[in-house]
Amino acid sequence: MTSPVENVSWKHGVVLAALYFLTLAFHRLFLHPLAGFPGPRLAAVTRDFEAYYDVVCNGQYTFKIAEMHKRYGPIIRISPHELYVSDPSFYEKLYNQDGKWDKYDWAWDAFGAPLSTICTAKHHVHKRRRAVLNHFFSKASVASRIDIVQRSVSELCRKVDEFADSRSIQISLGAAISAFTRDVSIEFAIGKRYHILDALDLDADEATLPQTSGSLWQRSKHFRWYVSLMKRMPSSMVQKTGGDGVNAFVFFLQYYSTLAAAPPGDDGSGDTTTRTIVHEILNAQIPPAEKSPGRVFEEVGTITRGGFETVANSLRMILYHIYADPEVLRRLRAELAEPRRDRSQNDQGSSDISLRTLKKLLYLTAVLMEGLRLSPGLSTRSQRIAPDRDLVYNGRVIPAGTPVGMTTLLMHHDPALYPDPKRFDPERWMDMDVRRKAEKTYAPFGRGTRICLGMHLAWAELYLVVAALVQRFDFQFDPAALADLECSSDQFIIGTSGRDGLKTFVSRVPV
Ligand code: HEM
Repeated sequence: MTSPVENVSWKHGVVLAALYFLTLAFHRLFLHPLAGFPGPRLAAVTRDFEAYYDVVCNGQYTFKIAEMHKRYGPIIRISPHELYVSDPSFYEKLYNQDGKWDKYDWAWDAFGAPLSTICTAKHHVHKRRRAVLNHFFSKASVASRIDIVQRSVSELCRKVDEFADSRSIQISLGAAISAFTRDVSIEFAIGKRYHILDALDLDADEATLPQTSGSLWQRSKHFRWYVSLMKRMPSSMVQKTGGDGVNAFVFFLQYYSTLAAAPPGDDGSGDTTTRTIVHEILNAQIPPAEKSPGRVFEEVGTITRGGFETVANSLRMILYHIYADPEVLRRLRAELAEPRRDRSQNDQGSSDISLRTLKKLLYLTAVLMEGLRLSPGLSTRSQRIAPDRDLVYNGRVIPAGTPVGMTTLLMHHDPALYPDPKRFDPERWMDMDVRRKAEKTYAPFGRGTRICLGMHLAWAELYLVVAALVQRFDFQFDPAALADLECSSDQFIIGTSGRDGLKTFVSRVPV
């Protein structure tokens, strides 16, 4: 007697699979709780729609979403389970401190660091992890450790100065900025100086901008096995394919994963004075599982990296625009000359202006804000989930548990908020009333419970680097460089062409 299984041919398999997919499609299109929301039918049926724009077209879904809104309206279904809103008036409601807000684990698990604060999806777990680090990254803590940033700014100026007044060799300022942000971020978080800037060959012919791991993230979002495969790859293989920056990164990750196993307070170096995020975690009153080597490893890796290309992209954009417009440069120099004059009249020695004073300079602040508007760190949507309550947009009920996203980059380029949005115009921020009003829809560091942990450090870097370079150097950027600095693909952070957009001859500003 033949068993029923033997009677099943491959044709039955195909029919069964087709039935399964048809039923799934029918359910998603007509019976799913999001079925009533507008959007492309294919996006409602399968995530492969997004995968096509992410993987095949290299990070184009952000721009595709912008296009879809023109056709389908302010709220759309962009995948079977996810909604997207393009109305700035909803931003405050979606990104705030009140109530529970989860992140979308589908998007964040793709980084392969589920134990890190940034990738933690659940509200209450995130709250506990974040509380351990808040003080370390507070405004007061950054102010008390500002020497870390100042030292790296001096190194940057020294490096730039090596190229000054050369008529034949250009510096790759873009690559120098990346190395600077790496040095600062790593030293601030884990107290180690790797001198990435010092080691870098900044001859413009050699240097290119370091590319991030955004394409890995795009792939692992859609192919869940991809991230595990990468994690299993021996670091020697990673190092073979990576440059100096990647090698330094792999090295310190390895170093700190060993260190994380050491007793609290012991970093193995005999140095008991340096505070690091590792100390913060190991000494915190939290369950032992929260201090595991794996968790510390993921926390160190994600936090330090959070301060790499986010700050660097914004800095490059700001510097380009300052030097592209002689009037912006003139006004900045005039404003920076005031506190310098005061310092020399008071005979306080160094002509470096303190961070506190720089923050009070209206025009400089407007320039930085405008740069952060154009290059706000992330180019992807950041979804929020209200796990325990429905949300309401324009009278439409969004069921509890639905991931809803908005993209700051797109909001910052909305012509209704910022006329002629691609134009760099610091004047937008010179009126204090306008600044206050814009706070509802201007959010380079995000908002709410997940607002950027490193924002005070980032502001300090922006103020100190721009003030130092503008006072000391003249650069001649190629106007075509702007295209290399603008977002051309969603790499989670702003994805640019990767070409070094800021190759330039340098000259010293006459004293
Ligand atoms: C111009 C520079 C920067 C920009 C524009 C920026 C932007 C952002 C944004 C928009 C978020 C929120 C993500 C979300 O909503 O899910 C974020 C989160 C975060 N950022 Fe930054 N960032 C910058 C610099 C830094 C620096 C210097 C560090 C650390 C050294 C850092 C570490 C983090 C961390 C750890 C989070 C996660 C916070 C949490 O989930 O609680 N960022 N950043």
